[in-house]
Amino acid sequence: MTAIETTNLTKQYGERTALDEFNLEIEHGEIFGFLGPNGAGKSTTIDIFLDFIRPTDGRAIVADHNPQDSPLEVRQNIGVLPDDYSLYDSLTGSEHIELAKDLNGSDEDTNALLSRVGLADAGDQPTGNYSKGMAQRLAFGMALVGDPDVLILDEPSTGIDPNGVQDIRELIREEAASGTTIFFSTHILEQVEAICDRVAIINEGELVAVDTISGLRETFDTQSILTLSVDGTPTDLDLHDLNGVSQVEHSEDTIRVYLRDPQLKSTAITQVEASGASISDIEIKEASLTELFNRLTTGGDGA
Ligand SMILES: Nc1ncnc2c1ncn2[C@@H]1O[C@H](COP(=O)(O)OP(=O)(O)OP(=O)(O)O)[C@@H](O)[C@H]1O
Repeated sequence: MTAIETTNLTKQYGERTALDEFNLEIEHGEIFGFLGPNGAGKSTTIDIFLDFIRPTDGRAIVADHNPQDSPLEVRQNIGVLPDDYSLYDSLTGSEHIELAKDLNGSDEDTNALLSRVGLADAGDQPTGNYSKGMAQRLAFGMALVGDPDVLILDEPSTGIDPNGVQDIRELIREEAASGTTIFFSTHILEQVEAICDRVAIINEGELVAVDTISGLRETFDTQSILTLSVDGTPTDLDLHDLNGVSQVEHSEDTIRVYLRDPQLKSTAITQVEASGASISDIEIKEASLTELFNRLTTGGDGA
């Protein structure tokens, strides 16, 4: 049984398609990165999981329930750390946990929960005195109330310093080690790179890649990017014809070729020269995961 599953999940806002027949399967205990630029459809997906909005078509199953049919069952089995969480400055950390317990109907030990997020000594302090990192750990602790099967983290490290980011990563690892499924939504590649078992890359409501980080690297990091400075781009040049060229970008004085087969560099250069262009400079770079992400999420092949 999967922890989260979407089948042809689609959401239209009028003419705009926020999610387009989106299919995803996330196993129990996975730390799953949900990565996409602004406007990709991440919040729309999470809002459907929480039954804040309803899909136009398709369905989602979260913690064994369809949020549309059984929103309460879903809520009881998931924890959410929203990107826009807010705390009451005058209430203490313990009081926040108590509040979350009341809402959840849980009778867990408040101090144990505070310890779990590294706030054992700060439970009596009003959260107005908390640092941003402490506030986020408390919000994480509130999401853990009820011992959820699935934890949804929406942009969990935005605005906190590197130590705070490290703390959150450790908390995520600990929770996943205890069997909780983590759904980690972000637009920052480095965050998922450091921690996620698998990653889905979403762009304009469509899934563009799902793989492990090492799988993505294997597929894409072997690519080379050949950048040629030229005195003008020949109109009859079509490097796409070369088997092993994944993408070509032209500007007035530059040709950039993405090569799945690094051996093709000299063939590509020869073809450019044969088309009559004069090459004044050659730059060769190996593609990084960041470039892959940028390429997958900026659309088109640029040619
Ligand atoms: N209530 C709405 N009405 C109309 N369009 C909407 C609405 N909510 C979202 N959209 C559109 O749906 C698309 C997906 O938006 P969504 O908020 O899900 O993206 P996101 O990946 O969460 O972006 P961000 O990282 O900026 O939060 C965007 O084009 C957005 O403009």
